Amino acid sequence: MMIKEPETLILVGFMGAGKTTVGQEIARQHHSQFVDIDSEIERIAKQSIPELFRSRGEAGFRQIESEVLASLQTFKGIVATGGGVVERMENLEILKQSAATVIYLHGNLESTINRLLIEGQRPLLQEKSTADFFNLWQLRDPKYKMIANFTVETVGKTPERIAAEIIALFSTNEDELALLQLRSEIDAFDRQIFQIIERRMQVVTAVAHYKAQFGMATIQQERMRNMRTLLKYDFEQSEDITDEMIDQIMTILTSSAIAKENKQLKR
Ligand SMILES: Nc1ncnc2c1ncn2[C@@H]1O[C@H](COP(=O)(O)OP(=O)(O)OP(=O)(O)O)[C@@H](O)[C@H]1O
Ligand SMILES: O=C(O)C1=C[C@@H](O)[C@@H](O)[C@H](O)C1
Ligand SMILES: [Mg+2]
Repeated sequence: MMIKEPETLILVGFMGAGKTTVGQEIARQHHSQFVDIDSEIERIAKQSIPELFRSRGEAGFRQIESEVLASLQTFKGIVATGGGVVERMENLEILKQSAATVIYLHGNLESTINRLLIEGQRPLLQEKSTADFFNLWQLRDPKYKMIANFTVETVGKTPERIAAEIIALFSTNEDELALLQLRSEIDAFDRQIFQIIERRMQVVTAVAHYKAQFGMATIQQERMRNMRTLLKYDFEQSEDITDEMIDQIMTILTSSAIAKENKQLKR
């Protein structure tokens, strides 16, 4: 059975997740109407969001945000919410009960913050530290999940591709959809694994500098053997992480690290 194409899609997610950009792109590709709650607020208040936060405070902003959300209950098309739409209980109620399909644009904190720093338009970004942001992310993530009908992974994808994936959701067989969701989770893990490997290689570079400075050997066989033994011990009870898997992955990681260290030491 096909999933019935919804008349209204509401995009939710953290600030900078791409709700406005992707929403406009879905509307363009699908020839639908588009409304951005933040832009509506600015139009009604006749002030930019940073000005509104300064003149009426966050509470004043949230009041208008709730009024705009409530006024959109009969709107048909694509709605981009603001990242803080989940801050008020009454908004959560509206979104949970809405006949519209709610889509959570999920990303990662690092790339999101980088984007917002380039833009510099979010008042909350100016007053919060990275640690505050992380806490806000942790608090909001379960709320987005609670109200969303679908979660779409955005990391490493262009807005055009995310929009196309969302449109494709509704021409997909319902059975296939569960599979699509699971695959998108696997893709997100793969991206995270490679981001961590990249960070590992950055540490390798620092180690190579150190070894060069103190004239130490690149290959330290014993250290590498010990690490494999420790990992096998950690995952002794795991059915999935076998000794063979640990050996294969560690061989790739250590050989790439040795190649990088040797290259640097030759310079
Ligand atoms: N998938 C993406 N890849 C690269 N850049 C993106 C992507 N999505 C959005 N951006 C860029 O990130 C910035 C923030 O995007 P956007 O304004 O759409 O976020 P938002 O979710 O609407 O945020 P807010 O909740 O603050 O309104 C913009 O400069 C946009 O061009
Ligand atoms: O995440 C938030 O609380 C906000 C996100 C933006 O969309 C704006 O609505 C405003 O900057 C607040
Ligand atoms: Mg926006």
